[in-house]
Amino acid sequence: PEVQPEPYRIKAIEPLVLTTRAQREAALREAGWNTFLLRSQDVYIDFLTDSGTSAMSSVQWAEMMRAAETLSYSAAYHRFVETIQEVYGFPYVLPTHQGRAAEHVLSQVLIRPGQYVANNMYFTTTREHQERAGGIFVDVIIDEAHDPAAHHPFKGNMDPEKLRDLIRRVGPEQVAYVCLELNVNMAGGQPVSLENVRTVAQLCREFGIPLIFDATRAAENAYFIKAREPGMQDRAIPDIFRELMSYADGITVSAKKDLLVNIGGFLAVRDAALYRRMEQFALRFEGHPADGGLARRDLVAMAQGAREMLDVNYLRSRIEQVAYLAAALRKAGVPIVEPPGGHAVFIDARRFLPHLPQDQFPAQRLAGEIYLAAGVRAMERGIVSAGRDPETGQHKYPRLELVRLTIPRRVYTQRHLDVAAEGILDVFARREQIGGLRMVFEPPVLRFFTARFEPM
Ligand SMILES: Cc1ncc(COP(=O)(O)O)c(/C=N/[C@@H](Cc2ccccc2)C(=O)O)c1O
Repeated sequence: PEVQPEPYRIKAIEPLVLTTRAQREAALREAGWNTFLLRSQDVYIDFLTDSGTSAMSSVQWAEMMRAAETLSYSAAYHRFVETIQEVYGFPYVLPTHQGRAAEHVLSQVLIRPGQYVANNMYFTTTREHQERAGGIFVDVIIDEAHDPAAHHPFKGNMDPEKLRDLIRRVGPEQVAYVCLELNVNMAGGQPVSLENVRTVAQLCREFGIPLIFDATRAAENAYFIKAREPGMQDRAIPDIFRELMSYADGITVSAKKDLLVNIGGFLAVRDAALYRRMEQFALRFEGHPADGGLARRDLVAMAQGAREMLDVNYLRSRIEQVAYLAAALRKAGVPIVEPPGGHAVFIDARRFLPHLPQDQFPAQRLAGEIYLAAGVRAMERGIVSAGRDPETGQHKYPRLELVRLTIPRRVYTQRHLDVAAEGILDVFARREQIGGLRMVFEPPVLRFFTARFEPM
């Protein structure tokens, strides 16, 4: 059969508010042309983020109702830890309230000021915590990752030569750890191959450098390994996933993505002494080691989510939905990052609006225009998100000037995607008439969250 069967049906719905273009123009002006500042009820289809926006299953909701909110080492805690131990294969597990909390704990415990951290591209909060701990961020991703049109099946891969050069240049003891993100968000949700993970792990072992994964979207990465990597087609997802995890000394996870929950995160490591240091630090900042600042119901929702996230029929449905939207845009000639990622379609705003210089914020403007056209909220992932260079005070000019259409898990149907595609094609038809933006308010840190703009 041509049509892929959906592996679930709808049990509860949330009514959506339909707005007029005039209402959206007023709302966007009030939000200073920043989609992060829109009021949620003025948004028809929310593609801002896949973080914490998934639909939970009837089983997750049922488990949440049954969780007893007892303190300290509750049944929920043991259920969570045992499930993560089994699914991910790490002995020591520390819950945190979300991903950046895990990054805060790990960076503070593993980095000595002045040490280097090698990454495959950057993620805003991950880099922020590495630098706050005195670490020096280095990008060792393959060159193709910075080229939106390059058709590489594993654009998230690290370049072993770049990594080896860094280790030789600064010395192994000056590299705090290697941080490998799976399904690299800022590159377009691009996977890392198992072969590349093995190579990087071998390099780290050779020099005695810890290998840490940002495993926030590792389940979706496992699907791409099965679908794209030679020799993997007949392996079960949980089997690929366990092998993938076996190469890391530790992982940080934002559970708000793969694990299909609205809040939550965790750290998992193999070394008892490292766990103890993280636990002692977390006690002061993130809550008791038995809950990480979460309620017990959140722990059981994560445990159940960890079971559901590796179902191949769910993963196929989720990732094919992203590919469906990408195909609709590609067919009309809209420039997007290729190949499509696991959690989002990324529009190349630089090629969409080639007449705008990057410091007139093309991706920020395009995200606003998409909202005006169809009530669809997207996220700017370009010069505004990149921020300013602390030394020169000038904008950082990233090669990728993208608008991210981030698809929540198990929430939208094909009709929602068709409405979004239609709105984007409408903007595409008028692209020559679209001008730039001027930033009229700029906060000092992570400016993309609260900056305000006006049309030029
Ligand atoms: C690969 C990766 N690693 C860690 C985290 C942090 O996890 P958490 O602290 O949010 O739980 C995230 C969060 N990504 C979200 C939310 C977001 C956060 C900051 C700026 C923009 C968007 C997004 O991409 O939408 C991530 O993608």
